[in-house]
Amino acid sequence: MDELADIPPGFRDDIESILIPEARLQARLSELAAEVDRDYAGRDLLLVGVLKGAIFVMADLARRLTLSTAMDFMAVSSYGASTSSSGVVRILKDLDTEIEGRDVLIIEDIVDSGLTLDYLTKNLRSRRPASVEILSLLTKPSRREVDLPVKYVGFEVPDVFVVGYGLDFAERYRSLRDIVTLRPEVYGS
Ligand SMILES: O=P(O)(O)OC[C@H]1O[C@H](OP(=O)(O)OP(=O)(O)O)[C@H](O)[C@@H]1O
Ligand SMILES: Nc1nc2[nH]cnc2c(=O)[nH]1
Repeated sequence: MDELADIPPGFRDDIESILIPEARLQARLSELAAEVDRDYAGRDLLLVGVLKGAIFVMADLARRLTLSTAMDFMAVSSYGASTSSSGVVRILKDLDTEIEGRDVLIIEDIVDSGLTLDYLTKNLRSRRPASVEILSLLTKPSRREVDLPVKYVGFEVPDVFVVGYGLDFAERYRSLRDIVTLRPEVYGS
């Protein structure tokens, strides 16, 4: 059977292989939602999605929770290409809500070097929340540059560039339902 048969035709020629199919992603999100439900029972939980990659994780996870949660979003950006070494992050969109005394769960698509989330957790902790934890669909442990505790992890992935389910290459491929790798030609030029 053609592994890529279910990939939308407009994308198929660019895809090398499916690393994590939709069914596995969704099954894992159900497990994570059950854990979050259990851990935060009786508490005032604010989900903070990190734009743009986290949009689908946020949407699918939040709708599986049985807890009543609040949702907010942040957008962050690097200062140019130096970010992966400097860890300097710029806030493009801040929270709309105060978080003092509240339980905050940051929702991410991927933790790579860890520098973005290291900055973000420190920034949010300075606002005196009751707690700040991280849920990330993917993590690349081999790429980590800082020690960053990620409380909830969907999948550990090897050091390959992946797209789909929110993850992009040049703002494309976010809408794919699976996590996939791209053919080398796509990166060319
Ligand atoms: O662990 P790090 O090395 O800091 O990398 C992880 C960050 O990189 C990605 O965001 P990106 O800057 O690609 O923005 P996007 O979510 O808008 O695609 C991802 O969503 C994380 O926020
Ligand atoms: N799209 C995408 N963004 C990333 N940011 C860090 N690692 C990755 C990756 O594998 N894919």
